[in-house]
Amino acid sequence: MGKPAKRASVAKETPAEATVDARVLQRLFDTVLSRRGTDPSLSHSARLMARGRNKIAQKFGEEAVECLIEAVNGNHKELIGESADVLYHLIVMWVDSGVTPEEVWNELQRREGTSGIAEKAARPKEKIG
Ligand SMILES: N=c1c2ncn([C@@H]3O[C@H](COP(=O)(O)OP(=O)(O)OP(=O)(O)O)[C@@H](O)[C@H]3O)c2ncn1[C@@H]1O[C@H](COP(=O)(O)O)[C@@H](O)[C@H]1O
Repeated sequence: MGKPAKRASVAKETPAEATVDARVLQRLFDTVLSRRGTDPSLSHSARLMARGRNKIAQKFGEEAVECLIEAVNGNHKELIGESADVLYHLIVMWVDSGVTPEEVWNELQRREGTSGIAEKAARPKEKIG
């Protein structure tokens, strides 16, 4: 991520019931959703969405690459920061594409308990020739 100073334009939302667990993702989704169509000079999310899906996808890709670089280099603290960037940009992509967190949670839940090895082995074999 290049310029964190850009992010000061909107007051921080700190709901009284805020908890430090995965529910932060739902709150972030709700915030980004509320920014859709608002003034791009006041919200980074609004600005990104106004620039279109290709730009959103590009930013997500950049953040994902930065994230994997920190992982490969074994930089624990930096990996946390880049992971947060990836999740934020993924959520902007969900909002822009009309995907809801529930849909993704449902898909994760559907996969729960199925080993990736077993799932891959059960896939129909590709026909050769
Ligand atoms: N989690 C984030 C978050 N993570 C990263 N960023 C911003 O993402 C931007 C990434 O900077 P870059 O220079 O890489 O991207 P860019 O400005 O698009 O630059 P270019 O690619 O155009 O050069 C920075 O401005 C970061 O501050 C975020 N901006 C917002 N949020 C969350 O989203 C909420 C709503 O933010 P606003 O939409 O700005 O109100 C905030 O309260 C936060 O919770």
